[in-house]
Amino acid sequence: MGGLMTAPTAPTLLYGPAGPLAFDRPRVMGILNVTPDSFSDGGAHDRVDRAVARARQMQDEGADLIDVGGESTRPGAEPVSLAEERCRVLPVLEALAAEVSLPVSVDTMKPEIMRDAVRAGAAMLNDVNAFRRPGAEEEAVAAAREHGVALCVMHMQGEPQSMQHAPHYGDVTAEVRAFLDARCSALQAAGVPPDRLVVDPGFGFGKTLEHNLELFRHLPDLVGDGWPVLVGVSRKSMIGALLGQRPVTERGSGSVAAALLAAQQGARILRVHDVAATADALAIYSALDPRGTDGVM
Ligand SMILES: Nc1nc2ncc(COP(=O)(O)OP(=O)(O)O)nc2c(=O)[nH]1
Repeated sequence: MGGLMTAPTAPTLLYGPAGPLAFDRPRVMGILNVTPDSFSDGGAHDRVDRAVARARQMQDEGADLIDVGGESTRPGAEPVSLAEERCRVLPVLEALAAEVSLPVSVDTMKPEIMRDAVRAGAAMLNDVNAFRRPGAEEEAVAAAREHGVALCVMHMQGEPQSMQHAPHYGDVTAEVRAFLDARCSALQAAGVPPDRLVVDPGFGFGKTLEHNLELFRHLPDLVGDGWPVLVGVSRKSMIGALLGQRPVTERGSGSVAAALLAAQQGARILRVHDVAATADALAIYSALDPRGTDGVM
């Protein structure tokens, strides 16, 4: 599927406080939502002290990096103002820089927050909107070129408020791959080195259950395009649906199973709430799977 530009030949590295983190094997991204309304953990870590405690806990549980988000992007979520998101995220980033040695990713669509995040030492910018908002691409390019920040480019059809109203694709896998390839090519054409890019099919972002399942089954195709793939299915409705409409509080085991399967299919970053269980599952996989952690089906 390669676009105008080529995917990296060397593994993308994350330049964190403790040195480079290579996406050469499955890595655990611990979710740290500093929001009052995230779909599964809203309000749990919306104070700086609670957020730092959770980040420390995830570090102890085996997280390789932390993803800090100040705006819920669940289906139907209302947008958060720049001032509010800044107020939620910045103090946490500053505290994490002093208290946690893991690389920090910041989950935002706003260019102003991206700039603040880079100043606060973020190692990755994670944009569910693939840096398409006005000013976001410029911030992302500057972050990658001048500070070595990695960029996670995710596919979303529509906007969080309405993306689940009537998602429709001719061929979801082909369309998602083409979108990601086009965005990665555009970012590279703007000056982003290929080894600064990570891609994400965006499970649950403008997709029906059938679309999510189709995408998941075709992960090896996306992996084959050459960029490290981030998978975020943790506690999402697709997990609940596959478990007979299991409530969000009872989707941990199913989420770990899905993360393990994604790793087996070549995903390199697993974005999860249940860090300890996921890290354990990946450790067992790495030790026992004959294909090892390079196991791509
Ligand atoms: N790259 C990436 N970023 C993401 N950010 C948020 C969510 C939604 O999950 P969560 O953060 O747990 O919920 P909320 O958006 O309600 O805070 N999912 C992804 C994802 O799948 N991939």
